[in-house]
Amino acid sequence: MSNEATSNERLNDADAPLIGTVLAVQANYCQVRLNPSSLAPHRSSLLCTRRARLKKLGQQVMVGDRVEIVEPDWAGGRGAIAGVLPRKSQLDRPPIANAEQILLVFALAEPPLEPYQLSRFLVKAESTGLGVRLCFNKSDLLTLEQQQQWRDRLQQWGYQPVFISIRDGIGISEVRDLLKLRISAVAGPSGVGKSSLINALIPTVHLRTNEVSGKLSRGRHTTRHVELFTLPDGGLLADTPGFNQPDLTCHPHELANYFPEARQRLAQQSCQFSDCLHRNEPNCAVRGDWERYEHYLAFLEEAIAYQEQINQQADPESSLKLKTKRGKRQYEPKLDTKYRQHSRRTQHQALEQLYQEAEES
Ligand SMILES: Nc1nc2c(ncn2[C@@H]2O[C@H](COP(=O)(O)OP(=O)(O)OP(=O)(O)O)[C@@H](O)[C@H]2O)c(=O)[nH]1
Ligand SMILES: [Zn+2]
Repeated sequence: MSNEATSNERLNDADAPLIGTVLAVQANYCQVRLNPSSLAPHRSSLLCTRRARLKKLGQQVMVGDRVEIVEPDWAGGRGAIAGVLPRKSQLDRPPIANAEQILLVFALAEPPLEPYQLSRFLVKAESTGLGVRLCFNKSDLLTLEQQQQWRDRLQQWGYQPVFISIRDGIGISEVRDLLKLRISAVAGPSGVGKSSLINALIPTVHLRTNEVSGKLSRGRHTTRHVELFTLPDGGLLADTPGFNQPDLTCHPHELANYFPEARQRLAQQSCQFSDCLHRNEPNCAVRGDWERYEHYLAFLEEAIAYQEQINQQADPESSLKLKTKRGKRQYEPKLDTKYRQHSRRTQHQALEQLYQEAEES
């Protein structure tokens, strides 16, 4: 990250590599913010192309990447990217490197706060492995009592949301503190105030967008590219237009880990079966009367359906079985037995088999 200059970069000698952070990628150009420690006369950023060697290696350059720049043309404000430093994290949709956390923005009203939708965004955000921060905007539309109810509810879910009102200027400094010196990605449904928040955090944001000339001047409202905004007190913020309809594509067995409530239960006690999906299995530590267990079950079905689809695409042979019907041989789809709800009978059989295997081993 930009604030963590390596000892190499701190050396104030002419041979030190020129390092910067990619703020925007579009077509063949990358806008790169130079490290403040770089020897960069009168320039804070350069418009860079990628060296042919990088393309040959299939090395993708993403926003957030720390890159080495060669052949700087200070007068023209151009340069070439010769290498990409190892990434600390990588988000694929939208593509962002080195992000540390996701800031989920929801409105308490207008549009109304839907717990199921919120849950879906939270789970998707958790599945990235990055830190997850939650921010409730439009607090001006709710009474303090109503806000407290949401606070208590989210506490049960394992989150401490920051309540803000961009309209009334409440809570903005708290959000600013969360974002300091880090790369964060902002996500949330439409109309909750993400653009308003970015404008409140970075008053010069439009100015900067206008300053960028030529290839990168299309601004943040085109959803085709992700852009990192520089926060006044350090830190970078990515708008994530592609994050708005989160599909649950995680592995069914991982899903429970994306619920803090389930994580907490699993930390205290294990399920009887290591491959427990926390549905009807006996002695399950996760199943119970926690509010979002219903959400878990619904998302699980979705994750299973997705996994079965992937398995079929990856290996059509294994997901088809040869059947002979009226003398004709044909392939029919075979259901993935791994995730099917087992009938009591097959469950019983599976249990017996498990015990048998356990005894034999
Ligand atoms: N009452 C109230 N309205 C707000 C607040 N913040 C933003 N709004 C309004 O909410 C609407 C949506 O705000 P945007 O910032 O465009 O929301 P967005 O999340 O960027 O929306 P998309 O661009 O569709 O993703 C606008 O009419 C804002 O004026 C707030 O704190 N209180
Ligand atoms: Zn379980």
